[in-house]
Amino acid sequence: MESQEGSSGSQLHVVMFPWLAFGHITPFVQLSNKLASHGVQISFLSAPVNIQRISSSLSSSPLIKIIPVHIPAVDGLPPGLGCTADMSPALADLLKVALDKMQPQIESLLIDLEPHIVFIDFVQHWFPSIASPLIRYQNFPFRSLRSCLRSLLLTNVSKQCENCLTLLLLKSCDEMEGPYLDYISKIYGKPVLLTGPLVPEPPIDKLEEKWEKWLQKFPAKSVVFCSFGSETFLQDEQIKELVLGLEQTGLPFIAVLNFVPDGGGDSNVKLKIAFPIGFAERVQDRGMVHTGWVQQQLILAHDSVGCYVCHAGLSSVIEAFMNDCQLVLLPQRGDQFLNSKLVSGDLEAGVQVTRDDEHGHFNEEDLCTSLLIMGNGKDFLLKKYIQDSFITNFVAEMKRIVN
Ligand SMILES: C[C@@H]1O[C@H](OP(=O)(O)OP(=O)(O)OC[C@H]2O[C@@H](n3ccc(=O)[nH]c3=O)[C@H](O)[C@@H]2O)[C@H](O)[C@H](O)[C@H]1O
Repeated sequence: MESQEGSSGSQLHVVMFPWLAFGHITPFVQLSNKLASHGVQISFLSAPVNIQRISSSLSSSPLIKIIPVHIPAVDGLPPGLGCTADMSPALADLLKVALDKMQPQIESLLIDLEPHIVFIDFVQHWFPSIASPLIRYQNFPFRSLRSCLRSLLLTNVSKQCENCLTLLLLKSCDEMEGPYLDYISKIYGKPVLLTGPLVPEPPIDKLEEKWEKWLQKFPAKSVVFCSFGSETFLQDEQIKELVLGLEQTGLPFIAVLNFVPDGGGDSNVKLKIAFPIGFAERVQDRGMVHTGWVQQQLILAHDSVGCYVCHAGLSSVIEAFMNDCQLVLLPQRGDQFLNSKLVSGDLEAGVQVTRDDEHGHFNEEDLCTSLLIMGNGKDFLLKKYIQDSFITNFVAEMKRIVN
């Protein structure tokens, strides 16, 4: 019998070109892994500074190649940077300017690579004009449905981009949000292709000893993990309410709290300033507070972790589903509000923290109450054969388009 790899996509060559932020890079990596396992050749473009982290999560398939791209000089953008995680929002805007200056470089790469399809992101509004003479199927902005809706409503950049696109590619499936997908296809007037929710493979690295040792002190499913993704930062007031809410539950917890990267100030000092008086001492036996990057998937996969308080970034939500963690959602911006509504409403798979209607504030009681409620209803999406069928259908659809 012919293998699935051999039969579904051996002739396709796809270029991945995500925006230089890990919230964007990660789903492109997950899609690359799944497509390569279905026989699709992948060329993955990113800045040199991101290559190490990208290669640690890309599968070792010979079909996947990472191609470093040079970040052109822009006044005010320090050389060597190439990821929003290291920058303030103002610098991230300059990185978008640098990306615009990459057009000649990308054009010559496309001439060399000769891909069938290029997946771009919301920032490369110039891409269709350079790509159209070179490849037949220019681009699909690979985004979640909610990001698409947001950009449709709020950004002109995506509007410029959207007019030149062949199709839209969404990290979603009919089972999650069929009626909304029909709606978006109608309002854009474009066909929509679906990847499914891209449930990632379990990571191959091991959890750092510091976390393992701490987590193993607690019973199964008792620890609350709390983090806000790669680029969402709480205000000091919100941090106060959050940690007081965590304290009030009496449960053990890990809270990962970061601050807007602005090149100044020590994050640990900022944390101390944000904490309520006496908090650190009161929770020292059952609370861990961390600032910086953590091995999120491995923490969520730990037996002791049972609940995840997060910003409703879609990858984080899927990772919570994978690890059978209860979800408490505290969206902060953009698509996170829509993700949160979908998960807590339509899917009934989590609880959104109640907030006041006028300003969107939450308080410690709101958080504590949400933590004590349970959610359910996501198992369907995690089944392996369902996952495979999403990608098989998607590859077949791409082949139909390019042939
Ligand atoms: C498109 C953009 O994605 C953003 O996503 P963000 O990166 O914050 O969150 P996730 O999608 O959960 O992705 C975050 C990813 O980073 C991983 N991670 C994060 C922090 C850490 O310390 N360690 C980790 O391993 C995590 O495991 C997940 O895979 C926002 O929603 C934004 O609104 C949206 O427009």
